[in-house]
Amino acid sequence: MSLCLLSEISLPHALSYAAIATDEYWHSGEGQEHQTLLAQLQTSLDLQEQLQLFAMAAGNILPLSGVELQTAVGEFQAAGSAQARYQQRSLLMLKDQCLAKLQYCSDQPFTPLVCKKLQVLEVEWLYPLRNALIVTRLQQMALKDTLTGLGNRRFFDDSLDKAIQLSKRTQGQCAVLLLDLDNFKQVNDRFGHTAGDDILIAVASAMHSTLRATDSLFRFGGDEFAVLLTGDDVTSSELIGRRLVKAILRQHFCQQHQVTASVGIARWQTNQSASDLFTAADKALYQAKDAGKNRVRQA
Ligand SMILES: Nc1nc2c(ncn2[C@@H]2O[C@H](COP(=O)(O)OP(=O)(O)OP(=O)(O)O)[C@@H](O)[C@H]2O)c(=O)[nH]1
Repeated sequence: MSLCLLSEISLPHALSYAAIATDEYWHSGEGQEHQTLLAQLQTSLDLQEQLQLFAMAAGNILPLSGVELQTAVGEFQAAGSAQARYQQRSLLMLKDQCLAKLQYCSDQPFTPLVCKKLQVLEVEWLYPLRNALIVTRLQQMALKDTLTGLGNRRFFDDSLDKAIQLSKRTQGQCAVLLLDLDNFKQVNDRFGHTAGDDILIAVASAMHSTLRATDSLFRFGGDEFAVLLTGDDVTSSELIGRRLVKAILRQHFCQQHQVTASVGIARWQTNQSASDLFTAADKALYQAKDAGKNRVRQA
């Protein structure tokens, strides 16, 4: 069963709660507990938070060692989740749409009565879950470059701020690598925008296969890309830059159109702001261009 995407989550599919439970149920102790859960779930649009609330309520039915949620926008685990002797899987279905796959782990068996109670609890989650899925998907889309699927400038800015804060707290290190294609404009001018787009997609893919961490690669629009390096990767930033230049040089479309890449790198200095670090990388990039392109320069 595939998990539905944002475009597939449709409002007209909404079920009425009245159809799920009777008045008698709502006035019972269990029904009221479920209403409380529903009210709590409705206060959050964060999938991790909702999972946490749901896991606590499910833990009142059976002591659980873990709850995992698999959705089209990512996988989540309740805090402290661990495997256990018994597992129970469930599909969270809203009419014919599979919103998520859920897995419970417990050291106690999932009896038919426990499963039934969990199912009733799951129903409470369907609408808040659908809303959180929509919001998460929109947030993810707002941070992505639509042409290449890489993180966009906004995502880069957020990630750079976080990387600097973490480096300050942990006395760690981080570096910014800016990559700009050489002679790219002539591809657009001579062969059209589609040929230019094909090159940008191919470059993104070549960079992606060269790097280890996928989420540290960004495109700012135009022919400019960025890589955020943290931890041990920072010490080999120049090597990584050279590897990227080489990967682009070997790329078929780039060879065909004599497109190469120039790279500027700056390593974060203690107390340096995000914008100063970025400016230093940008200056290094222009030094690489001025020195004849197709090369790496470190600030
Ligand atoms: N195909 C395509 N072109 C784009 C896109 N965004 C910006 N561009 C074009 O990318 C080009 C970038 O220009 P430059 O970086 O100055 O061109 P260049 O030839 O690489 O110049 P150097 O860096 O000096 O080698 C411009 O022609 C923009 O119109 C896009 O999404 N797709």
